[in-house]
Order: sequence, then structure tokens, then C-alpha cells
Amino acid sequence: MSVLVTGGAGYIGSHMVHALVDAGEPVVVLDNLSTGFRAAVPEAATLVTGDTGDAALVSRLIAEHGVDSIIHFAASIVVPESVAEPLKYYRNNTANTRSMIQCAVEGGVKHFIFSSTAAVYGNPAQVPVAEDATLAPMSPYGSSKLMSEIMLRDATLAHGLGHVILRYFNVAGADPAMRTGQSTKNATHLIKVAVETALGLRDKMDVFGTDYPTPDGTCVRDYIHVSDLVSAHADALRHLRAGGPSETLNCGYGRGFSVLDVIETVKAVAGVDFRVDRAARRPGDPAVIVAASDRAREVLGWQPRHDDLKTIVRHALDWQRKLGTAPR
Ligand SMILES: NC(=O)c1ccc[n+]([C@@H]2O[C@H](COP(=O)([O-])OP(=O)(O)OC[C@H]3O[C@@H](n4cnc5c(N)ncnc54)[C@H](O)[C@@H]3O)[C@@H](O)[C@H]2O)c1
Ligand SMILES: O=c1ccn([C@@H]2O[C@H](COP(=O)(O)OP(=O)(O)O[C@H]3O[C@H](CO)[C@H](O)[C@H](O)[C@H]3O)[C@@H](O)[C@H]2O)c(=O)[nH]1
Repeated sequence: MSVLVTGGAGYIGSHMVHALVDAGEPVVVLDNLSTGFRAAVPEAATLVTGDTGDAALVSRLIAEHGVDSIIHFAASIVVPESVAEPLKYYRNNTANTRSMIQCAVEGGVKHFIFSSTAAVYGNPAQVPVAEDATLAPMSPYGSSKLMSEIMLRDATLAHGLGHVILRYFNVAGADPAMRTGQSTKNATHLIKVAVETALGLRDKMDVFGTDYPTPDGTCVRDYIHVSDLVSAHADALRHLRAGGPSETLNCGYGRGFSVLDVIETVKAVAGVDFRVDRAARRPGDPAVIVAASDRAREVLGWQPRHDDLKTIVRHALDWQRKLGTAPR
């Protein structure tokens, strides 16, 4: 039996593929390489270049590879782009996930693990935010993921497809063995941007908003190491295979850092100073979002190992150095 990983050539998916290969699992990756990289997929996995919306291809892969589990990462992920081009997000995230779920049901797949996001909560009334908090996404990206969650729950009730929905908080860092990392072009994520600035790939960076109701006026987020996020997926797969019920779980550590905390940490770990400008708020950014993280630990037995901002930043820096840096 194989695991089908969609988006396995991307940032988080490639870490998952390495972990599955390490565990001796046969892996098929489906990726259209729109933002992913062929080289991110280890040779021991089968890479099929194609689209999650291609139902005939997905059904063939499920049958030919005896797929019993799908881990569905493939998506469009840039929040401001989703505001400008919502229909792209409802097609690639919502419609293509609907098609993936249908192929899974028709192909007899037993387990489905879905990449959701803290963006489904919008601006939470209370932090840490628990899984049963009000869901009020503030962008088409968040809505596209919430709609996928709803379809998956309904399909489970009707067709018995076991699922775990993981709501990721802010994912960062890289494989400690430096086999893969975040290679995204024109990245917008804070730690990636700060690391690129520290290494001279950008002249400066902006802090979006310094007047939030937080201790230093900048937004607070729960940054989770990508390897810990991946281990939650491995735990989720084990949970489903052992007959555990379908679940929706946050993936964060339960503590927050401000934008300025992160930038100071990048400067300290890199040992360089760089230019940081104050800028206007970025539309749609919640002030504070931190996970209530106890359920993933209780339900899955998840045990994070890299809950340390300096470690996350060091791994992100090491990966960026490996990718290449500009002369300073
Ligand atoms: N990075 C984060 O902080 C974060 C936070 C919350 C949730 N997520 C979710 O995690 C998942 C992975 O995100 P990532 O950061 O690794 O992004 P990424 O862009 O690096 O990876 C996405 C991968 O999916 C592929 N892809 C996109 N559309 C496809 C399609 N239609 N068919 C086949 N392949 C397709 C891309 O080529 C890429 O390899 C996404 O579902 C995203 O919404 C990410
Ligand atoms: O150059 C930058 C980049 C980011 N930020 C700020 O840093 C914080 C974190 O921003 P990111 O773009 O790194 O992450 P987000 O919190 O906006 O969003 C991320 O986490 C969300 C869940 O919380 C979603 O899953 C989304 O897909 C994912 O990009 C925000 O306050 C943002 O305004 C800056 O100040 N300057």
C-alpha cells in the first residue's frame, strides 16, 4: 500500500516525503511544480507531474499504486493573492480538493490527511485559540480551506473516509539534516523574508504594522518547526491506521512571538544587522494568533522536538545558505 502525497515537491510536502521514505513507506508524489521543485523529491519516491484537478490521473494513481492514504498539501497559499484572485483559490484549493476527495472515495482510499490553516479562525476572540472556536476566515485563502474542511467532514459521514484535518499555524525552519527546506520564490513569510535580508538577498525588509494592541505593537504568531509539523502528520497517519476517529487539530506550540522578536532573533542568530523599515499594516492580518495545542498532543500523542525560535531560525538560515546568498 502506498501513500499519495499531493504537493510533495513543495516546502512542507517535501519534508513529509522525506519522513515517509525514512519510515520505509512507498510514496507517490503528485505535484504540478507550479511552486514546487523536482529536486525537492527524494529519488526513493515516485514523482508524477500532474494536477490535483485531473481526476482521471488521480484515480489511475490510486489504483496503480494501491494508495490507502492521501496526504493533501497541494494548494495556492498566498493570502493577499487570494484577495486579488479569489476564483483561483476556490478552484485550486476548494474545487481540486473536492475532486481529490471524490477520487479517494471512489478508489477505496481509507485515510485522508488535509493541510488546513489557522487562517480559518480569522481574528480570534480569544487566544490561545481552540479547535472549537468560531470560524471566521478573513480571506478567500482561509475560506477556500474552510470549505475543504466542510466537504471532507461531510464525505466522511456519508462515505466513511477517515480524515485528520491539521490546522497549521506559522510554519518555518528546515530539515535539520538539510535535505530540503523552503525554496519558495518571492516568499512572503516573515522568517523566510528576514533570513533572505540577513543574507543580503534583499536590501531591507518591512514590518507591517507597529500599532497593534500587542506588547511591542507588532503582530504575534505561533511559529512551528516544519519537522514537528511533519511528525504530527506521521502521528495522524498512525492514528487513522489504528482505527482512530476523524479529527480536526491545531498544529502550533501554544506560544507567540512578535514580528520584532523574530527579526531580533534572525539578527542574533545570523550575527548581522540589517535595515528594517516600519510600514503600514498588511490588510487582513490578525493582531495575535496562537494555538491551543493540547489536543494534538492528547489525541495523537504528538511530541514536538524543536520548540525553540533560535533553532527554527538557525535551520532556516542554514537552508538559505545552502540555496545560495548574494554578496554582501
Ligand atoms: N507555509 C505555511 O506557513 C502554511 C500555513 C498553513 C497551511 N499551509 C498549507 O500547507 C500546504 C503546503 O504549503 P507549502 O508552504 O508547502 O506551500 P508550497 O507552495 O511550497 O507547496 C505547495 C505544493 O503544491 C503544488 N501544487 C499547487 N497546486 C497544485 C495542483 N493543482 N496540483 C498539483 N500540485 C499542486 C506546488 O507545486 C507545490 O509543490 C498548503 O495546503 C498550505 O495551504 C501552509
Ligand atoms: O516581510 C514581512 C512579512 C511578514 N510580516 C508580518 O509577519 C507576520 C507573519 O506573517 P507571515 O506572512 O509570515 O504569516 P501569516 O501569519 O500572515 O500567515 C501564515 O500563517 C497563516 C496561519 O496563521 C496562514 O496559514 C498562511 O498561509 C500563512 O502564510 C504578520 O504579522 C506579517 O504582517 C512582516 O511584518 N514583514
